[in-house]
Amino acid sequence: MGANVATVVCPLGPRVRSFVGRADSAVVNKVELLPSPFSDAVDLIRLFRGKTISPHSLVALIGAHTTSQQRLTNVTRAGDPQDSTPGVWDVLYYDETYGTIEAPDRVFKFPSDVALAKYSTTAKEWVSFLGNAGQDHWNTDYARAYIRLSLLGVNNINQLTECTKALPARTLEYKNPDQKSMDQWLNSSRVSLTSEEIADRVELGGVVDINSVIAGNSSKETEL
Ligand code: HEM
Ligand SMILES: [Ca+2]
Repeated sequence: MGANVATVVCPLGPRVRSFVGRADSAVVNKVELLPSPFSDAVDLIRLFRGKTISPHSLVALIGAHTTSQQRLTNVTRAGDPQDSTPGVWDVLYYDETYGTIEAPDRVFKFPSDVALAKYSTTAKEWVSFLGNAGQDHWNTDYARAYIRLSLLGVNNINQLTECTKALPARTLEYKNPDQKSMDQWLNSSRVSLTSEEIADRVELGGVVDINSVIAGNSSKETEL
């Protein structure tokens, strides 16, 4: 339910049918069960197929990276987004990952995402999401695939309560009022700043010594 609220409050995000009441597990999953951002397409397809998620659905689900900002895959670039509009549920992620639209330097593409975009079995579906025409198609496919993903391993499906009506309304059109500042940031130095560091910069009047926050980098100061 929480994930589906988060999805629909992203501008352009779909409403996904939401069920509550699953019996949660307190047992942590094995790390090796998680997909790696360095896996190739065949391994990822196999991993998700093993959980009944088709390659087609995997391509739709991975589009959630239209909102994300990685922190741990490359810690020196913590906060760098996977497309130029993090937080916005648009199809720009598909274009920038595929290469039909050039991404600014700060966009951090996971090798696994690029692999899926370019692999024969998944590329066709990937291409069908490109451009504005892809938005509705993607939202529909994502919503359908996410219902399956959210119910994997739930063994009390008949006891769940549907709460979709409690989701907030969708935002069907969106233009980021801060896109100019966002673009400046996206085209700035590859040395990343976390949200906390950006807040520091603002408080310090626009300048921060990035050397003090990211060990091992040059001692230059960066203008906001
Ligand atoms: C091939 C499968 C996938 C791989 C290899 C993958 C990999 C990653 C990685 C490496 C990160 C960044 C973690 C970090 O450095 O902080 C990430 C973030 C994220 N991923 Fe995926 N992912 C996959 C599938 C998915 C799917 C299926 C969804 C949702 C339906 C999803 C949603 C997200 C979200 C929302 C974030 C941001 C999380 C945050 O900001 O805390 N990913 N993913
Ligand atoms: Ca986006």
